[in-house]
Amino acid sequence: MRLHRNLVFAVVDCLQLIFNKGEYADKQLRKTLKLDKRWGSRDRGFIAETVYDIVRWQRLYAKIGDAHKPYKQEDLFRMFAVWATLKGIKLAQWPQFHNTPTRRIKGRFDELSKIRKYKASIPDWLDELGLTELGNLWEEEIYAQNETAPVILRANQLLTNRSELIKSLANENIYAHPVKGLQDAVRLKERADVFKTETFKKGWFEVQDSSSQQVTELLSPEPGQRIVDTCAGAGGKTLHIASLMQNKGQIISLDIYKKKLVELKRRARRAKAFNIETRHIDNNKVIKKLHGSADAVLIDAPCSGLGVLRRNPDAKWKLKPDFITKIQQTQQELLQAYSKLLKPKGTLVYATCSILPSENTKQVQTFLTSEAGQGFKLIEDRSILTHQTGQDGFYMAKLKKV
Ligand SMILES: C[S@@+](CC[C@H](N)C(=O)[O-])C[C@H]1O[C@@H](n2cnc3c(N)ncnc32)[C@H](O)[C@@H]1O
Repeated sequence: MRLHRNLVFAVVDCLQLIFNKGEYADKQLRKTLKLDKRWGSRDRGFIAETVYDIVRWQRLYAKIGDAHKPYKQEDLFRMFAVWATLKGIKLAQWPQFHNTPTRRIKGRFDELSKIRKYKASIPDWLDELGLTELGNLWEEEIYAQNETAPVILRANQLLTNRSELIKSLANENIYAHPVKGLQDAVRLKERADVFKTETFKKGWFEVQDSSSQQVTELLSPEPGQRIVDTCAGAGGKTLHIASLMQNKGQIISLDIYKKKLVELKRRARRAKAFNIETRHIDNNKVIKKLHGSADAVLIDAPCSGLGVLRRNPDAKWKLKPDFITKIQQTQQELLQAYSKLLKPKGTLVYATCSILPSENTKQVQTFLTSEAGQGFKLIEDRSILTHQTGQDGFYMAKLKKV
């Protein structure tokens, strides 16, 4: 592989903004990729993969390349040189790469790979927390969180079915196969920019990991029901619920951020999902009005996101221990408050994309032993770990109001 100067500079500039200015990796990358219209899909792929790799392995590469924050341009070039050397890519004869100690890089890599926090490239506090919470499952799990995630789509039953979707994508030279154990999931054979396809424009699918699809299947929405998606965000799960309800019945999608609900509405129009009403939680009355009214309630709670580091590697550097403590309080408050929305015999699903028991099983246990949880029974729960399943790390619990 030959390194192209403008692509490598684009990577370094993008990393500078992510590491030093705290920009979100996905947002910054989207901006970077718009900088030069002449870049083809290979060029864009190179920039995206390299930026994500260096974000993912920041601690390890910085240690090997002796780079210190805030990174100067030469630090970032050294980190890039570490990345290229470990990938077996020949460095170009540019001044930025003069005297790169290729052998030493490989030696340092071997040495540091014996220490988990470097090998996994994570902050010390996260390594300690993971070990406390997950014990001997932690090591394999955090390594699995550094792998690249597959692209999984969900066929929109309102407009198509899984086999039609696979055919339609194949007509656009994108190859996919069904995911076992799920009704609508398909896995791409290779990463592709699916958002540019006609199949996407027609509303035939959403990008959604298998674990996330499992959450809605566990909720088992039925046509004609009244379902409240309490933490709907931009609607990943709302749209899946709508697809399973065949546009019959009512979905009320709530969030504390109006902007996310606007995006949800836009996506619902493309998916031809017509039974969704969004409500912005801007005061207590919004929730009170819904007390005792739902057949099923989904709490897809805000969480640490430690189950989806494969997709958001920069969360390793943005997360802070006190955020996790705060979010745990919020999770319990949401269980206490939103469980009140159910009718008798209603179904409650609590889910997170975290792998920490303190955000998952422990929250449900605390709820069940609290006053608000007295009328509830745990029917089933699943803790999904990436190293065991290849799926995003998730937790989901189904409870019944008895
Ligand atoms: C895990 S995300 C939801 C993802 C979404 N359900 C999906 O499938 O795409 C959690 C959401 O909870 C929202 N949230 C945070 N605090 C909340 C609260 N007190 N009540 C309702 N939603 C809240 C956040 O804005 C965020 O959109």
